[in-house]
Amino acid sequence: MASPMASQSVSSVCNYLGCTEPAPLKCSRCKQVKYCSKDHQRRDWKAHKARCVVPPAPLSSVAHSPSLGRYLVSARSIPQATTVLSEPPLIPPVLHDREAPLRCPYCFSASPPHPSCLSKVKASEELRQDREGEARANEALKPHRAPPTVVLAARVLRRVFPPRGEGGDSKFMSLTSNVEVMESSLKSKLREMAALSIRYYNLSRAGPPIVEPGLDDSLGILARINQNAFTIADSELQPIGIGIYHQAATTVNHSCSPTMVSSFVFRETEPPQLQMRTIVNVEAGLELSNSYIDTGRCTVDRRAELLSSYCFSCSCAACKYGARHDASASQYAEVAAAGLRVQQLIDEQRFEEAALTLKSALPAYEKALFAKSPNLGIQLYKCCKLLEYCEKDLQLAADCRRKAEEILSVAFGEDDALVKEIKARF
Ligand SMILES: C[S@@+](CC[C@H](N)C(=O)[O-])C[C@H]1O[C@@H](n2cnc3c(N)ncnc32)[C@H](O)[C@@H]1O
Repeated sequence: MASPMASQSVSSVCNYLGCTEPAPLKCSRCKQVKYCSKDHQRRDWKAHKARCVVPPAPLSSVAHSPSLGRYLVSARSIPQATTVLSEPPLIPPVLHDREAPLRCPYCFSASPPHPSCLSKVKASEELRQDREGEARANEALKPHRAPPTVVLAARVLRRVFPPRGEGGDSKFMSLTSNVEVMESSLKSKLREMAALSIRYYNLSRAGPPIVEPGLDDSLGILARINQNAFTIADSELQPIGIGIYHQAATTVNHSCSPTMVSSFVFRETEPPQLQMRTIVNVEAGLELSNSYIDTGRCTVDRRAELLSSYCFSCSCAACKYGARHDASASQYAEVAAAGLRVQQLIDEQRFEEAALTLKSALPAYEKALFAKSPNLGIQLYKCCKLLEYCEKDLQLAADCRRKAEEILSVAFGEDDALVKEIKARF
């Protein structure tokens, strides 16, 4: 018997034609329709089976341990190059000052504010208030400029004060802060920024605050930003802003040998979206992690940075067992120095020297960075472009292009603009 009900949404009444009885039974396959009795379920099957689709099992779930807090695990085996997480920012992210005039402050794309973005900002009362208030505060602070972290903290303060209980603000407050175990030098640096955030917040308000935030409130926010904010980078990994992404911040732990990498998706009229993709095949039950820091350094240096900047002692497998695979300190220093030198040579338009410098640093990059590191992909592509431009070593240029495509299509996905550019270069 045909059921005319087109809707597959879970309704609380029986799905069988004409029946309005309460429905305690659910279709065990699609879990989308309900029935009052086995009899009505049987009678409806002929109509329902065409639309009965088993929903895909979730890729991941959140687990908890006393030492790590919340962490993300794969709910089934996940192949390499799968997007596990994709989310918009919790609070409008902030552009770094030096890039601000070149980028749209709403969607972050590399062009002036788009009329379509501005109309979207106007349509959102909260964002309009952010923008107007920040223009007032920036004017009052001239010739100084507040750092992006302070601007972001003030955006959080505007949403958290006065405390409103459940809502976007309590989501922010559910982020970990590590303030109790913070080193005193980091704490005093954050305390200074917390004081500046309150000043910026007060300058950016139209009227006096209903509840004045205290220094400890502001410090709690700065500590959460320090612990959880993502540096938003463009597809060439140049930092362009700072943002809070709630799901990633509350579930994805650090590993020095990560199973995922993060990147940002820029679309006009939308703030930058964070995506995390697997860079290896991940078996069911294994942790899904990403790296909070540059992984190229030796174990001792990475652990020291995680402790001083993020206030935790890293318990990842690479720290426990991987020290013998470390790049030497001199290899890492070579990579760091080569990166700066190549950029300087490019800025001076000395492309041939830049090509040779990068070419000779490639083995050190390959040793210091993990196999699917986006940074490695970017350096390989840069080397390809420089060699082709100088018409030198074209076989090596082709190899670099191929390797860059392999790495970046896993890390960023086939839809990424840079990946498309690399493919088109073939
Ligand atoms: C961005 S949060 C990640 C989610 C966090 N586990 C939670 O429950 O909210 C970062 C915090 O998680 C913990 N954490 C992350 N990675 C870790 C690791 N490799 N070893 C030890 N603790 C880690 C630290 O407490 C760190 O401050």
